[in-house]
Amino acid sequence: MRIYKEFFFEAAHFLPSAPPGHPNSRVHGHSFRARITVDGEPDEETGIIVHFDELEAAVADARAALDHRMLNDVEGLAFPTLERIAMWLWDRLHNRLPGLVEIVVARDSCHEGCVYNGPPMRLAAE
Ligand SMILES: Nc1nc2c(c(=O)[nH]1)N=C([C@H](O)[C@H](O)COP(=O)(O)OP(=O)(O)OP(=O)(O)O)CN2
Ligand SMILES: [Zn+2]
Repeated sequence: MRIYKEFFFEAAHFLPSAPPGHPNSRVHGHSFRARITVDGEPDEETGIIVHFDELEAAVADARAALDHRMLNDVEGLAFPTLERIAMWLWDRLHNRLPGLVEIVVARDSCHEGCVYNGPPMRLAAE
């Protein structure tokens, strides 16, 4: 069973990989939506997988680090694509949220987003 929490943030960025003169190379802003999904079984007594207060606290720190920021200036986000933002959120949240299975980062106004299920599993060294 899975539960999720969504949060929203507004931020500016540019894409350093865009060719000079391309609109993506200039500073511009987006409204972003992020969804954090945790997998688990509800506790026998409480009926809860993870209390939403715990999810709320975990995402509040991440949101504060992104909201109304220049994303290129955030440590680890020099190339602030949806893909990199999803990976950044994973790095920040996975130790704090056991059972984290999916992070979605979307720009709904553009009908586009990224779904990230964490880094590929590493095979044990033989
Ligand atoms: N695979 C990816 N491709 C692109 C990304 C990305 O994160 N991953 N990002 C961009 C730029 O951020 C670009 O600004 C997005 O542009 P676009 O889809 O054209 O949307 P608008 O800037 O027009 O958005 P509005 O908020 O509706 O003005 C490009 N490619
Ligand atoms: Zn953009």
